[in-house]
Amino acid sequence: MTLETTLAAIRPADEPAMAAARELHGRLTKPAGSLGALEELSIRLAGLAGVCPPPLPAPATVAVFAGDHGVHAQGVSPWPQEVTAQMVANFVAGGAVVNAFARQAGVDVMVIDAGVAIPLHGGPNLLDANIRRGTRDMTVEPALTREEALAAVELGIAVAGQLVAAGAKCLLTGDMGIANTTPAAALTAVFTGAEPAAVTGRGTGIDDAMLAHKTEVIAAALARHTPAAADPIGVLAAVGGLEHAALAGFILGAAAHRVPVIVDGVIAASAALAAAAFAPDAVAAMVAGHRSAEPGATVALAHLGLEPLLDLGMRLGEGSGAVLALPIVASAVRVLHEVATFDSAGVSEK
Ligand SMILES: O=C(O)c1ccc[n+]([C@@H]2O[C@H](COP(=O)([O-])O)[C@@H](O)[C@H]2O)c1
Ligand SMILES: Cc1cc2nc[nH]c2cc1C
Repeated sequence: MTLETTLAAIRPADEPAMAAARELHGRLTKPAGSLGALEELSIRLAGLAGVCPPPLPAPATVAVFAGDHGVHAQGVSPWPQEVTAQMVANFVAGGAVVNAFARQAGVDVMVIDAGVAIPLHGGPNLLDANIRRGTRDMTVEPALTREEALAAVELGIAVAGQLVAAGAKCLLTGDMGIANTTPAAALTAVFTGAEPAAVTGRGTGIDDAMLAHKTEVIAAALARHTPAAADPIGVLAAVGGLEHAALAGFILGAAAHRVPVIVDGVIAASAALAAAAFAPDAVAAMVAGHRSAEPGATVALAHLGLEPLLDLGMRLGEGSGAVLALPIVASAVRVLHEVATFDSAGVSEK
């Protein structure tokens, strides 16, 4: 599917299915509202699927999109750029945190080279879809051409489509890219209107001086390009990253197929803002897995109107927080499938 056909396929949540889920919740053997946020989540997922109860979110795949960043040259990350490629090899070998969490949760891991600077060795779960060996330095020129940004968005759409065609009932976002919290902050500033200082964080761990410098780098890039939120391809091209653009497409693809997509941390949240800028109704497919410690994540989720399921102080990326949230999503849906009603179980009502 192209971006255009994907956007045309995205529809609002189905109100009758949501009403049916709300009504069913009122008849299940529990005090009304006692499952808190899980009730609203299950109602939203019924609206997405257009049926009550909605499908259980299994099988599920976390797609880890990897890319490198020209802005790394500005000294915005304490880590060398080659760690991106090295961690991709670690994902493929099954040795990263996301792999351990995925085995625990029964989630498949797929790794996509969207824009890693160093050529990678293949593996059964590695898709070589490299669009460019890292973005350009956004402080000097646009990070991507519009064509490259569109190609990355359509890569994400294709990956979502492929996974859904293979039977996935839930998609999870993952990312890997040294320096990618810098474009994430820039995207979040553009799409929410927040000041760079409000959305720039310490990423993998930087001191106060480096944080101040990183904030200035982002402000300078925004001043140079003045990207317009109404032109999401232009924004992704000016100050985005290949994994950010691909994640935006991945989220749009999930929404077009009416499959839930669990959004991981600050990189995914910035991509979710881009997806919502393309298609506001795509928010119906999004589940915020967790609240990343990175400040931009909270700003982005608030803008999207999403309440994260977990708040564990995590800031790893890789899809780790999304994978942790999957069993909660599954439990929320399972309630609508399996819990007895007051009537069927012979339990007295108040
Ligand atoms: O998911 C998050 O919220 C998150 C927060 C901070 C860092 N990360 C990960 O750390 C890397 C980017 O950090 P940095 O400091 O190099 O910009 C990248 O690989 C991300 O997956 C991820
Ligand atoms: C080691 C390491 C692992 C990561 N996973 C996601 N981002 C990362 C960044 C670093 C530096």
